[in-house]
Amino acid sequence: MLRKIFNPARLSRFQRTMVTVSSSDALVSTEVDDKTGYATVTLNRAPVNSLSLELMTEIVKTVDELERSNIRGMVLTSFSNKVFCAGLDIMEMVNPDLDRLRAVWTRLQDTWASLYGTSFPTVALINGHAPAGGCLLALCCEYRVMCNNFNIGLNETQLGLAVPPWLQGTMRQTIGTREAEIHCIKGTMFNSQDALKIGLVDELAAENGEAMQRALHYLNTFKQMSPYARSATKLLMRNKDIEDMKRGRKEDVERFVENVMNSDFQNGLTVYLQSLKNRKNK
Ligand SMILES: CCCCCCCC/C=C\CC(=O)SCCNC(=O)CCNC(=O)[C@H](O)C(C)(C)COP(=O)(O)OP(=O)(O)OC[C@H]1O[C@@H](n2cnc3c(N)ncnc32)[C@H](O)[C@@H]1OP(=O)(O)O
Repeated sequence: MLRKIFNPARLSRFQRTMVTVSSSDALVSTEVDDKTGYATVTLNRAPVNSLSLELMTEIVKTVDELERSNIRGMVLTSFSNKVFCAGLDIMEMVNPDLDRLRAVWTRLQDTWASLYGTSFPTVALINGHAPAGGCLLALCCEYRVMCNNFNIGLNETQLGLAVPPWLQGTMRQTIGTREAEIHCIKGTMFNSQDALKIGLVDELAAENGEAMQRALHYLNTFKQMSPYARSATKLLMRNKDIEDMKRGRKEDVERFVENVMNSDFQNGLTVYLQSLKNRKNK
């Protein structure tokens, strides 16, 4: 069963009503170009777009709204030209309240599912570093354009976290089974060139403007295509992964909670946070 089906009949209404959502202090801002029907969704949580419960809630809400407004494509990017997204907010994992920790992981699952399962085409414009959950956001998109001189990868194991099965699956789908196994286990971070070589990103760009042109070029490739056939094919390919995640989500949450509450992990996290600060002070 398809979860969502593109409804071409709703397009004419959409073409007349254009949205620029969100205020200047919003965690996520969205602009829709009324000529193309493409939305640019910008993550806006200074300093590094780390994924707090609130930011993830906003991402899910934004994607749901865009799904209802029938846009023709989306570019996901960052307000900062240095960090696309620094992954899960580490502070959410330091001596956490258990109910909030469960909510955080559940919302990360929702973020993955809603971005991965959009009916419209999606491009990640990776204009900065994208470790862990940052890489996850990029992997959910159909196409990835990355600016030069940044790093991307699933470095969770380096932090003492296990990579959940649904995220492993997205990595496998992108770079192949063998490479995904090696690099999820090692927690490899790739520079932009190596990310291109291994297929973790699709194109490189010298700077933001060029990256946006490349992102729009990808979206334009669908201009003449039946939106129904496009989205139906995408969702037929992706829905099973989403349903599998949803079936196992409770166990996944508990595995995460157990992982985070482990005293070795908590001690490691303190050291890691200190190392981030020391690096900054050098
Ligand atoms: C079944 C079990 C499941 C287990 C989990 C599975 C995992 C799946 C998904 C997600 C997990 C995660 O995402 S864990 C988070 C991983 N993220 C990182 O390791 C990134 C750490 N950050 C960096 O490497 C760098 O900050 C950067 C390269 C992203 C940017 O470097 P830059 O030099 O520009 O900035 P600073 O390092 O000075 O950082 C500024 C400021 O932000 C704080 N910071 C950075 N990252 C985070 C973060 N992820 N969460 C919270 N805060 C973060 C950093 O400490 C600085 O703070 P101060 O200014 O106060 O010092």
